[in-house]
Amino acid sequence: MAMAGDAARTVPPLSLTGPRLAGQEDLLTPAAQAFLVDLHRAFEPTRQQRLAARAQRQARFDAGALPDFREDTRGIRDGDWTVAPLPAALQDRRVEITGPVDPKMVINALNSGANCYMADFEDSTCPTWENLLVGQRALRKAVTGQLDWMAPDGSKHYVLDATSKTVLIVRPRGWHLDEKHVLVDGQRMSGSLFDLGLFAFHNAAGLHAKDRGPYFYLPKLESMEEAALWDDVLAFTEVRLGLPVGTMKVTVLIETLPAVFEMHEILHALRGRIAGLNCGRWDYIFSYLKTFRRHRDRVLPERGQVGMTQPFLKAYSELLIQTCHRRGAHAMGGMAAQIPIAGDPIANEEALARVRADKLREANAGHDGTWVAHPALIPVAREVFDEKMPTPNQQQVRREDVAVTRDDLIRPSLGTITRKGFDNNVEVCVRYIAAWLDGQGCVPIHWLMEDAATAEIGRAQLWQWLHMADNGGGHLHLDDGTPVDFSLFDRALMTLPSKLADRMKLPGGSKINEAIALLDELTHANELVPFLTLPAYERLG
Ligand SMILES: CC(=O)SCCNC(=O)CCNC(=O)[C@H](O)C(C)(C)COP(=O)(O)OP(=O)(O)OC[C@H]1O[C@@H](n2cnc3c(N)ncnc32)[C@H](O)[C@@H]1OP(=O)(O)O
Ligand SMILES: O=CC(=O)O
Ligand SMILES: [Mg+2]
Repeated sequence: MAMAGDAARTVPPLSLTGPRLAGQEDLLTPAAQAFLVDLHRAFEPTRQQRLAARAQRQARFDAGALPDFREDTRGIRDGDWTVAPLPAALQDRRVEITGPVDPKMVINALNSGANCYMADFEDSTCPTWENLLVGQRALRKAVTGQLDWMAPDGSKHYVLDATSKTVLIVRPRGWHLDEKHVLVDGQRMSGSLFDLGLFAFHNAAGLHAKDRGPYFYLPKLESMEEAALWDDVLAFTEVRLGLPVGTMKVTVLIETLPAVFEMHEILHALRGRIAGLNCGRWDYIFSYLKTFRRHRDRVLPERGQVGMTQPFLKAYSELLIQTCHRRGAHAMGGMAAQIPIAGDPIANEEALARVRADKLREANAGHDGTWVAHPALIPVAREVFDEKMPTPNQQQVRREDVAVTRDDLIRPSLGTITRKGFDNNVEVCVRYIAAWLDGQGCVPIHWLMEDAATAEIGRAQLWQWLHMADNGGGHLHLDDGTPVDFSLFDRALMTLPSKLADRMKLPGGSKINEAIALLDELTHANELVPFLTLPAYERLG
C-alpha cells in the first residue's frame, strides 16, 4: 500500500507549464532541470528579500527622502582596491551590438564585425516561452559554431561565419521578472536564474574552452546587495559546472538611480568577476522618473528633451567613467535610439549624425566603448572610437577632474511638455505594448528603436504628469497652457486608433485594443506599477 510520504516524494520538484515546444527536451534535460531547481532553492529567498528592499526604499522616496551615497559603505568608496584583471577577450569592447535572440538576429549580430554582441533576454525580448527557448537554442548552436537559419519564404539562408571574432555576452532578465512557465516546488522561478542558469548549463564548458567566459550583462540592479546576490549565483554556478572561480565575467548596467550611488560598492561586491559598468541610459531615465514619481520639483520634460547633455545624465556618465577607471573596470557607453531610415537619404544622414554626435560625446568623455542597435551603425561608432581611442580602451583617462555630488545626480531638468510630446508618449506606449503582447520586444517606431526601457519612460511620464495633482499643487500644464489632466489623456488614447493608418500592418497591430486597455489601466491606477512588463507578462500565454 502506498504511504502519503511516498506520494509526496514522487511529485517532481520542477514542472513546466508552458506550451510544449518541439525539441524542448534537448534544452530542459533532467540534468538541466536539476540545476535550475538547485539555483531556485539556493537563491529565491534572497531574491524576494532584495525585491522587498526595493519597495521599502521607494516608500522612503515617496515620503520625500532623496537618494544619497551610503554612510555604512564609506570604507569601500575610500579604499584602494581594483577589480580582478580583465580577460583578453574583453580588453577591447569599442563597439558592441545588442539585440534580441532569435536565430536571424544572433547570426546577423555575430557576423556583424562588432567587437561584442549582447544577446538580450531583457529589454529587447518579449519573454514568451517560445522566444526564450528559441533564443537559448540559437545561442547554444552559435557557441558550437553550428547555427544557421532559413528565412520562412526560403529567400535567404543565414549561416554563422566560422571566422567571426565577435564576443558573445548574454543579458538575462532582471531580478523583478518571474518565469511563470517553470515552477519549482510549486513556486515560479526567477527569470534571471532561468535565463542565466540554462545558458550557463549548456554553454559554460564550450565557452570556457575557447577563453570566452561565459560573459554576462546584468540589468537593472538597484544596490550592492543585489550585486552580492549575483556574485553568489555566479560562484555557485562555477562550482556546479566545474569552472575555475572568477571565469564568468559580468558587466553591470548602471541603469537605476539608486545604483548610481553604489557604483564603487557594486564593483566591490563583484570584484572577482566584474569587467565593467555600462550607462544604460533609457532605464536610468525611467528609474529617475520612478524614484521621483511623487516629487513635483523633479518632473522631467517630455522624453525627446531628456538627452545625455541634461545635467543629471552628464553627471551620471562622468561619475561612472571616473569610478570604473579608478577600479580597473571598463566604462561602457550606451544606446542612441536612432536607427537607419530606409528610403530617405536626408533623414537617414540626420539620424546617423545624431548617433555620431552621441558616440563622439562618449569617446571624448572617456568611455571605453559603446552600444549600437543596428549593424549599419557599427561603422559610425567604430570610426569615432578608432579616432579618439587608439588604444584598446582608455582606462588611463582617470577623469580626476570630475567632482560629481549627490545634488548633481538628481538635478532637476529644464524643458517643457508639448502636446506633440504628450501624444507621442501615448502613441509609442500603445504601439510598443501591442508589439510586446504580440511577442516582439523591440520595434522601430517613427524611426527610433523602442524597447521595454524606452517605452517605460513614456509610460511612467504619463502616470507622473497625470497624478501630480494628487499630491496638491494642481495640474501640470502643457507649454500652450492646457492642463495635463485625465481628459487630455483619455482623448489622446481614444482617438489614437483613428490616427494609426493601416494599423493591422503595424507590429502587434491586432493587439492595439488590448494595449490601449492596458495603458489606460496603468495610467489611471493610483500607484505607479513598477514595470509595465509585470502586468503585460500575465497577459502572455
Ligand atoms: C535600452 C536598451 O536596452 S538598448 C538594448 C536593447 N535593444 C536592442 O538591442 C535593439 C536591437 N535592434 C533591433 O531589434 C532592430 O534594429 C530594430 C527592431 C530596432 C529595427 O529592426 P529592423 O526593422 O529589422 O531593421 P532593418 O530592417 O533596418 O534591418 C536590416 C537588417 O539588419 C538586421 N538587424 C537589425 N538590427 C539588428 C541587430 N540589433 N542585430 C543584428 N541584426 C540586426 C535585421 O535583422 C535585418 O537583417 P536582414 O537584412 O538579414 O533581413
Ligand atoms: O539597457 C539599456 C538601457 O538603456 O536601458
Ligand atoms: Mg535597460
